[in-house]
Amino acid sequence: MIRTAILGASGYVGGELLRLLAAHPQLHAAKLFGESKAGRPVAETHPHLAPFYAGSFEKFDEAALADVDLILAALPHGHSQDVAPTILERGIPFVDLGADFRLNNAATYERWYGHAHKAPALLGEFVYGIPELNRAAIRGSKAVAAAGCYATAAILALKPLVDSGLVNPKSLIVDAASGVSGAGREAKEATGFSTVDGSFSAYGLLNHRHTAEMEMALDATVLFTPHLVPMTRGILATCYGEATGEGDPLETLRAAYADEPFFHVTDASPATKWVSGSNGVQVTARYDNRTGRVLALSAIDNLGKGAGGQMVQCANLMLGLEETAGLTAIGVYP
Ligand SMILES: NC(=O)C1=CN([C@@H]2O[C@H](COP(=O)(O)OP(=O)(O)OC[C@H]3O[C@@H](n4cnc5c(N)ncnc54)[C@H](OP(=O)(O)O)[C@@H]3O)[C@@H](O)[C@H]2O)C=CC1
Ligand SMILES: CC(=O)N[C@@H](CCC(=O)OP(=O)(O)O)C(=O)O
Repeated sequence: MIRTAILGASGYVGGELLRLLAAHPQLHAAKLFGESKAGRPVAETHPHLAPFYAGSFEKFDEAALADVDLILAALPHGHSQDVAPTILERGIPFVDLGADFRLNNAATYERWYGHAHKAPALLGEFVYGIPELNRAAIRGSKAVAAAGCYATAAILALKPLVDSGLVNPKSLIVDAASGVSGAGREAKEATGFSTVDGSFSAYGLLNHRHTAEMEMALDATVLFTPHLVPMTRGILATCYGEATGEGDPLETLRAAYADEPFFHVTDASPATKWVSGSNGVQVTARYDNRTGRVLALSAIDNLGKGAGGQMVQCANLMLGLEETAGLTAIGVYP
């Protein structure tokens, strides 16, 4: 059993991690840290997990990491910068889902997050956590910064097309829509029922921070607009770029992802419901002769491949486990 500590276990991603670990053959959720919910029963916050977790959340304490083999962190932005130095010093394998260590330089971080990074020297220690891009590096790493949810969806739709020269990397446009669980569990006016029900809106115009991740991973210029959809889970990314090559983008995706365990390259236009509750990614692409553009779409579950599933996939690689361990559940449909 691999004793796993979860930081942010009382959040939405924390709940997804606990759900996945309850069915994982090796990873055991040994330490469940919360903040305001420390001392409260797990079942009170995650009622669906009541049969699997009898205990309560604990307040984070570095001393509690003494006998831990793996740390999964799903904390609000900024907090990982405080705990990462200790974790890295102790050499405990660490998968962080916050944005703190995703970007590879401090100036880019400051540009998109609006404040200076507190541990810039550690940025180079983290591998960007998308296994389909960085599998070998993740395998050999002790610290992984799992990618943002929108960034994961867009990068996976576009990367093979950019790499094969089918799309001009300076011309990318990404419109992606997320379910409200992407904003976390704290009740907020912007994601409350009365605000989102029956409505569809864009936000973060020209300045959403996942733009930086997309540009870093694709070595591209991206105009990204996120949208909020009145549903709980899921992200659909619709991506466009100027066509520059001769090949068929759909066949290019098929070839790139033929051996990927979580991918399905589809002729159809994918829907978020096809991957809900799973670590799956469904992608498609078209060349539009009329406009000279390539169109690519991807659907993921923001809490699955966009968060907890991706973290577990990275952890499996880091620990030399089967990459798909604990992640083979099929999504829920309809
Ligand atoms: N939701 C999603 O789909 C995705 C989220 N992410 C990122 O993952 C992280 C977690 O997201 P999510 O689970 O949605 O967020 P939630 O708001 O649902 O959960 C936040 C968690 O962090 C804990 N926390 C809050 N403040 C502190 C603090 N000061 N010190 C320690 N712990 C604290 C909370 O504890 P408590 O409740 O006990 O106070 C809770 O467990 C964020 O960085 C988010 O951006 C990334 C990809 C997708
Ligand atoms: C719907 C919604 O609000 N989504 C979040 C995505 C957050 C996320 O998952 O990414 P980070 O870890 O980079 O914060 C947002 O746009 O801020």
